[in-house]
Amino acid sequence: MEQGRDEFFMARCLQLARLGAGHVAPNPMVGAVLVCEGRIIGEGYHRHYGQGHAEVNCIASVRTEDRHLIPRSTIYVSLEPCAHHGKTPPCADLIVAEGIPECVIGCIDIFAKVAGKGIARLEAAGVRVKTGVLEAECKALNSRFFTFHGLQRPYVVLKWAQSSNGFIAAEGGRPVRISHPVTDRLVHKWRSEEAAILVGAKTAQGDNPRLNNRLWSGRQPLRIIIDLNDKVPASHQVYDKSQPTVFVTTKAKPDQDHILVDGVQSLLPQLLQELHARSVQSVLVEGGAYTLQHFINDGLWDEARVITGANPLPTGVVAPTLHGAVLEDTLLLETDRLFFYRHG
Ligand SMILES: NC(=O)C1=CN([C@@H]2O[C@H](COP(=O)(O)OP(=O)(O)OC[C@H]3O[C@@H](n4cnc5c(N)ncnc54)[C@H](OP(=O)(O)O)[C@@H]3O)[C@@H](O)[C@H]2O)C=CC1
Ligand SMILES: Nc1c(N[C@@H]2O[C@H](COP(=O)(O)O)[C@@H](O)[C@H]2O)[nH]c(=O)[nH]c1=O
Ligand SMILES: [Zn+2]
Repeated sequence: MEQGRDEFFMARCLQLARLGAGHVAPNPMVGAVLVCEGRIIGEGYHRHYGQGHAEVNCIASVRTEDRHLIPRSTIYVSLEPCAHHGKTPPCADLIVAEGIPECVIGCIDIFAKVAGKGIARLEAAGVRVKTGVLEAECKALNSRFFTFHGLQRPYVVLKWAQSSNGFIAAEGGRPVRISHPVTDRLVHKWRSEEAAILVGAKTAQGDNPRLNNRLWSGRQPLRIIIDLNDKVPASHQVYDKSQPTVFVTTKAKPDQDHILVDGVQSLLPQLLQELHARSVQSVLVEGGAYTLQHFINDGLWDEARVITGANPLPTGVVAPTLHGAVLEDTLLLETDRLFFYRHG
C-alpha cells in the first residue's frame, strides 16, 4: 500500500526520536515535525533526560521567516503531547499557545499523568487531533517505557551464548568463550542500552565476571547479582565498586546495596517489583542457565537473544529452553549465528 502523507511525516518523527537513544531514559524517545502545506518548517526530538521535549525543540527550530506559518501548520508527534508540569511545562499548552490548529499523534502516552489528558487539553482548546498513525511502530520504539509503565516491571532481555550443540559452559560449569570477538562488541553495546545486567550466584562465583561495558561507548549498567546465601566471595570483581551493584539476598548485607527477598518462592516477581520501585526500566539477563530458565518459566521476559557459536562442546551446562518464543530476526556475524526472539 502506498504510504500516506501522515505516515510519511510520522516516519520522520520516528527517525528523529531515535536520535535520543541512550540519552533520554527513563523518558521515552519522542520526535516531532511541523508541516505547512506539505513542507517541513520545524523538526525536533527529546535530546536529553530532563531537557526540552520534542515539541518544544521542534517549534523552537522554525526559522524567523517561517514563524508566521505556525498557525497554519500541522504538528506531528510520535507520542501524545504531555499535559503535566514535569521537568518542563506541558507541551499541549505550548501547541495551543502557538495557535497550531492540528496535531497528528503516533500513540497515546501510557504514563498515568499524561494518558489521554494531553489529547483532551488539545481538543478542549479546539485543536483537531488525529491519533494512531504508525501506532505499532511508535509503541515498539519505546517498548521499555511501555512495559515499565504498563506491566509495572522492567523490560527483560534474556541473552546467552551457546555452542553449536547447545551448551553454555563446559563440563562441571567451567566457563568457555563461545562467541566471536565481534559479537562480544555487540553484546557490550547491548549492555550499554539496558539499565541493568543480571546474573545468578553460580555465574558470579565461577566466572568472576566484570559485567561492564568496555568494548562499546556509552553508559554502564547497574549490576544485579542473585546471591541468596552470600556465596560469592567478596574478593570477586562484582564487589569492586567500579559501578553500581546490588545483591539480591535473604540476609541483609550492611555494607552493600541489596534487595531483601523472603526466599525462592516468587523470587523474580518480588525482585522485579523492587526494581520497578527503583525506576530500573530494563534488565539484560546474561545467565546462567538456572537463572535464565526461571525467567522463562515465570513468563517474565520480553526478548531473547541467542548467540550460537561455530564449535561444539563434548558436554557441559545445557542451554535454557525457550517457551512461547517467536523468532523475529537472525544475523550472521563472523562465525556466529544470532537469533532474536520476542515473547509471543
Ligand atoms: N555462555 C553463556 O552465555 C553463559 C554461560 N554461563 C555459565 O553458566 C554456568 C552457571 O549457570 P548455572 O549453574 O545455571 O547457575 P546460575 O549462574 O544461573 O546461578 C544459579 C544460582 O543463582 C541463584 N538463583 C538465580 N535465580 C534464582 C531464582 N529465580 N530462584 C532462586 N535462586 C536463584 C541460586 O543460587 P543461591 O540460592 O545460592 O543464591 C542458584 O543456584 C557457569 O558455568 C557459567 O560459565 C553463565 C552465563 C552466560
Ligand atoms: N561465555 C560467554 C558469555 N558469558 C557471559 O559473560 C560474562 C562475562 O562477562 P565479562 O567478565 O564482563 O566479560 C559471563 O559471566 C557470562 O554471563 N557471553 C558471551 O556473549 N559469549 C560467551 O562466549
Ligand atoms: Zn512534553
